[in-house]
Amino acid sequence: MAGNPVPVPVPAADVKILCIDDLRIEASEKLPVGARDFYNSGSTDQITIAENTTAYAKYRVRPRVLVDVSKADTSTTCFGRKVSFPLGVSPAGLQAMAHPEGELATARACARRGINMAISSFANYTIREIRGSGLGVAPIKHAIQMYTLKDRGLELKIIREAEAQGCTAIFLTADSPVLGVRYNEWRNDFRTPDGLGFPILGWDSERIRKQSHDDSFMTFNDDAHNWARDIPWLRSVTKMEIWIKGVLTAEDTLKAIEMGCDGIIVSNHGGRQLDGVPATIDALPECVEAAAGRIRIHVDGGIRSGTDMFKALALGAEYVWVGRPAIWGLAYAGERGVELMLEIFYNEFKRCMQLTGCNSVKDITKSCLGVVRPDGPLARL
Ligand SMILES: Cc1cc2nc3c(=O)[nH]c(=O)nc-3n(C[C@H](O)[C@H](O)[C@H](O)COP(=O)(O)O)c2cc1C
Ligand SMILES: CCCCC(=O)C(=O)O
Repeated sequence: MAGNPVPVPVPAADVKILCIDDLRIEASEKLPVGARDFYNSGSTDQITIAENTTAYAKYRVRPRVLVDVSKADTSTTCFGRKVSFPLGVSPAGLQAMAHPEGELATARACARRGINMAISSFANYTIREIRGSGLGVAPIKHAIQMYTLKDRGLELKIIREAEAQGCTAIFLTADSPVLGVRYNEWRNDFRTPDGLGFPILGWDSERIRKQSHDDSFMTFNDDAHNWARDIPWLRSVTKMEIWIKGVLTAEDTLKAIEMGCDGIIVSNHGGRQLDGVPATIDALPECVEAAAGRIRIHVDGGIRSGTDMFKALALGAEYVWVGRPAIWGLAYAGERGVELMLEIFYNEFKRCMQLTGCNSVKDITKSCLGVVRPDGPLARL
């Protein structure tokens, strides 16, 4: 065979992973049942989690043809930083259960791909460790996700640490006065695995494992949280941007504007909180309309392809986030798996832009979409 070109070796494992669903399947096979169900499930009847993904299918893309897209540019800005494309990794806790390097690996993969990441207050590493891991690769902006805590001293301590480490924004998760009804956690008696702590909250493994996830959440989470008490307080103690995560209505969009928040994330917590709330892509239009450009709007939930990203942007989101895909990437192959996940989204998004004649993210507007109505022609938005 001398003289024949040497074939480029393709890692056998990656050949199978062509899309995010492939990653979900591979990751789910690798994870123990308790961890898999904790990550993959939604609440109660799983209606919202399912709709988060399927709701995208009713939209159709209206492409413009014969456009020179040879220089299509997927970049945009998020938190004042240029990002390679409009996707970030949502704050999802307990990433070291998927891979020992957990959030450290996610931060590195995000930095390498040139996008932002939100750090869950339930991360298995400290803010310093996670920031350091990403910054060691490239500049990256982080948001720190927070719940309203019974212990204000601890809440302030987390804010000060986030500031000291250079986080840009707080994502205040507003949809979780209590956790949703999660049968999987109860059936499996889900406990955080031995050895994993929540260092941002100051909890070690031994303490966490004494309680169910539900009980430990309520030990510190304050279900008395409210706009009037918590937002002015946050404003008075920090200069970080304040984003409300978990908005699903026009009313709460207006409230966030009234309270002077910097942005909202239209989110239903990946269908893990109240089952029966709308898919985020269905809640987005009313929030965008109510906002009328007065507040920044991001969205997460059920985004599984570059075309889903495109649809969310066309409906008015500035930037989108994904939760489970990062966890599946971690479970599949650690940092390399998260990189693969980001690569899939990037390639699909870029191709979708090119195939619709969009040369920049700003070109993605409502006119790019239509909606399928039964027995009728495509209806324009
Ligand atoms: C395992 C897991 C843990 C999560 N932990 C948090 C958290 O600590 N704080 C939070 O605000 N949201 C949390 N979320 C919700 C995500 O931030 C995000 O809203 C959701 O995952 C987006 O939906 P997707 O997974 O369909 O992309 C978590 C989600 C998952 C799947
Ligand atoms: C480890 C995850 C923290 C709580 C949470 O937000 C969730 O379970 O969805």
